[in-house]
Amino acid sequence: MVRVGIFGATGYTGVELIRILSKHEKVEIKYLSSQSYNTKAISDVYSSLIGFCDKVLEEVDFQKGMSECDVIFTALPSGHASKIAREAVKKGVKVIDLGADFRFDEYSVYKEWYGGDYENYEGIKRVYGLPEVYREKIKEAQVVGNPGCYPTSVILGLMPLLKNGIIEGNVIVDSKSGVSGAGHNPSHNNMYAECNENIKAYNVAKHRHIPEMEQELSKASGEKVSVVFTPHLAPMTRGILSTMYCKLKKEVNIDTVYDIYADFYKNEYFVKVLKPGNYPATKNVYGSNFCHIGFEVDKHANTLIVMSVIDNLVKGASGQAVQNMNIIFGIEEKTGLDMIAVYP
Ligand SMILES: NC(=O)C1=CN([C@@H]2O[C@H](COP(=O)(O)OP(=O)(O)OC[C@H]3O[C@@H](n4cnc5c(N)ncnc54)[C@H](OP(=O)(O)O)[C@@H]3O)[C@@H](O)[C@H]2O)C=CC1
Ligand SMILES: CC(=O)N[C@@H](CCC(=O)OP(=O)(O)O)C(=O)O
Repeated sequence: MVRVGIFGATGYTGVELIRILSKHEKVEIKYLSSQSYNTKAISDVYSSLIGFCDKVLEEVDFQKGMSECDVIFTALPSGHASKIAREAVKKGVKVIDLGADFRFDEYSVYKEWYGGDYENYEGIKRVYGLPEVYREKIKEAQVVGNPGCYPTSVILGLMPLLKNGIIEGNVIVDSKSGVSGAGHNPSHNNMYAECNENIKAYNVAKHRHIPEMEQELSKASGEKVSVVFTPHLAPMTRGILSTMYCKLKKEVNIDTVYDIYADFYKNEYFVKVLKPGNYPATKNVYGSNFCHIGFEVDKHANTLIVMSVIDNLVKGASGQAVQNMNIIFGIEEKTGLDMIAVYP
């Protein structure tokens, strides 16, 4: 059994990790941290877990977590995981960070967009945790930077096109996210009266996921890719729909596009390519680790429109983190994750 610890167990991604891991046949949950609710059982905070995980929350103690576990998930605000990763690696403990600390190739980019001091991680095997792209490297990883939720939907949506060189290097991305993307801490923007029956853009052209998308899309393309990004808060709990507008280098028909996607993802269980004419919807992936991708060719504007959906808390965070854990520990990748979406 793989012994796991979760730092930030009471956050939305933390509790989603527990939902998945408490039904995972190869895992034992050893340690759960909370700075606000410690000494309570997690199932006293989230009743959905009663009988599945009644473990008592402990105060945040990285030494204790590391000494009891083979892998720790850091489901904390960005900036915490980088402080403990070197020591974890020394102890042979794997780190899967759901925040942004390990997503960037260049520390200066992290610093510019997220702020704060940064440890030097030279010499540590640190991998961007998108299994569909980096599976082989993840097998050897000591530390995984689990991708951001919007970047997961966008990178999976665009990767086949950039690898095949059929679009130009500037893309326009319009994304909508459910409110759970903002975590469980209340804020003015996330209040019911602000979100219900409302949809609003935020952080237009300055969201922190822009450099992450550009980093990975540029590597896929071999050339600099620029992303114009407008995220929106949508009146739903979970889900991300990203719509991407891409200028075609030459005319292509929709069946060719379908063949490119179907071939690129033919061995990827968690990515489903929809047949031409079918468009993805967040409800079709709700509560699951799947990404659905659909597209349309706008001949008039020589533009390919790609639509990609994920559940932000599953493929966009905790499900993907468990997928990475399975890969690292040589466990069948679907284990604990083979869930059909909740529909309707
Ligand atoms: N929500 C989403 O859809 C996604 C989130 N992420 C990233 O995952 C991480 C967690 O996000 P999410 O679960 O939504 O966030 P939440 O705000 O819901 O939870 C954060 C958790 O961290 C704990 N915490 C907060 N500050 C500290 C601190 N200083 N020291 C120790 N513990 C602390 C909080 O609770 P307590 O007070 O009980 O300790 C809580 O358990 C973030 O980095 C986020 O950006 C990534 C992809 C998607
Ligand atoms: C709806 C909503 O607020 N979503 C969050 C996405 C959280 C996330 O994935 O951010 P990190 O890169 O810090 O992990 C946001 O836009 O900030």
